[in-house]
Amino acid sequence: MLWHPRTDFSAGRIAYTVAVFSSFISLGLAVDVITLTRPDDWHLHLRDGEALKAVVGHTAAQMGRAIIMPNLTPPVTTTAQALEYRERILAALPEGSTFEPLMTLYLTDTTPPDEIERAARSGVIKAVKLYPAGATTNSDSGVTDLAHCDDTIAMLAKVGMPLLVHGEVTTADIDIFDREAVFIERVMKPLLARHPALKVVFEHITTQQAAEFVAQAPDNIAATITAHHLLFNRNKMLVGGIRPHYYCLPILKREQHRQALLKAATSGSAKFFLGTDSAPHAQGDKESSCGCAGAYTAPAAIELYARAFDEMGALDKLEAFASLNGPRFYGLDPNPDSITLERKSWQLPDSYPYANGKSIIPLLAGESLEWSIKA
Ligand SMILES: NC(=O)N[C@@H](CC(=O)O)C(=O)O
Ligand SMILES: [Zn+2]
Ligand SMILES: [Zn+2]
Repeated sequence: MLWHPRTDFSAGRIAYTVAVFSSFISLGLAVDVITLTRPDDWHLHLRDGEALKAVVGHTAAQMGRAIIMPNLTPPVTTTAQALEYRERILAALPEGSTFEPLMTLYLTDTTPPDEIERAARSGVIKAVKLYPAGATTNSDSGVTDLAHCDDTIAMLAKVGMPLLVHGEVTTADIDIFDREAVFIERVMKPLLARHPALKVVFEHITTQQAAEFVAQAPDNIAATITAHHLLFNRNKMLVGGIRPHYYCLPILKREQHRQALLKAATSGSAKFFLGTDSAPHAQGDKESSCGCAGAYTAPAAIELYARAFDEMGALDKLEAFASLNGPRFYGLDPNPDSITLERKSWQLPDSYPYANGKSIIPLLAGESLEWSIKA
């Protein structure tokens, strides 16, 4: 990562700099421009059809690659379906884009082991996704009991393909704020005991328990962290009115958990990497008496992560988290090019056009962000 320190700061800037870059102020330097290897998004929902066309350009404008979630209706359960979906994504990209979709399969109770071999041979399917049945958006076809999938998971371990896990239990007796922590004990630990060599990404972790579990686990266990879980606790969603655009799954947690996620993301551990979980839903489906789960963060993804790392005075850790740790876990090279971020304010639009004449509201719509991508 290249650092571009500035020395001509104003009095107001000095106060801010002291707070955020205490280690740099002794040198009289503040970081206002950073260049990093182009990032990738290791957890992304692109949907299909008109919605796909509306959203894919936002990710392609900043990310080199993305792991594409398979929770379409119906879900992407076979290699053939994933290859067709990949073609639709490539066709929806803006002219000249080199963005590369990395495909996934949706694990069901009946996914056969030979489907995993086919997926591995395809070269473009990089992972398999576990949704516990009923855990989240379009998870009705998800796994009801992992015991049904033992041979298929053994095949994943054999071919070295990661299992991506939405880590929440779904039983009605477990409180929504506890579902991730209980999942670790009831599902994750037994799964890893049965398949110790399996590569697992604990997706969109939201709790101190998950952060600590992954940090102390062997190297075949990693985690993605979203920008919104690094930036917000549950007060943002519930204090002063209910704010549906902050409702996502796993749900935002207490400040203690946000702090644990920030610590993990900026720790320098290669186990944690960027996964936005940008999950588009039309405005009316979010602003509703029964609103959908998902935050649309793709239009300002890296800018939101920069805000979070800046909050920790850890911008020097952003490149590993955003651009290096993910490819390393997946056995891929980092992207060959770079992006430059500058401390320059811009305003997110109030909305973007979505499918069927509807609109989509990005997280922090109409608000100012302090980091922008240099053209
Ligand atoms: N994160 C969400 O709140 N929603 C995702 C599903 C998911 O990742 O769990 C979606 O597809 O809308
Ligand atoms: Zn999920
Ligand atoms: Zn997701």
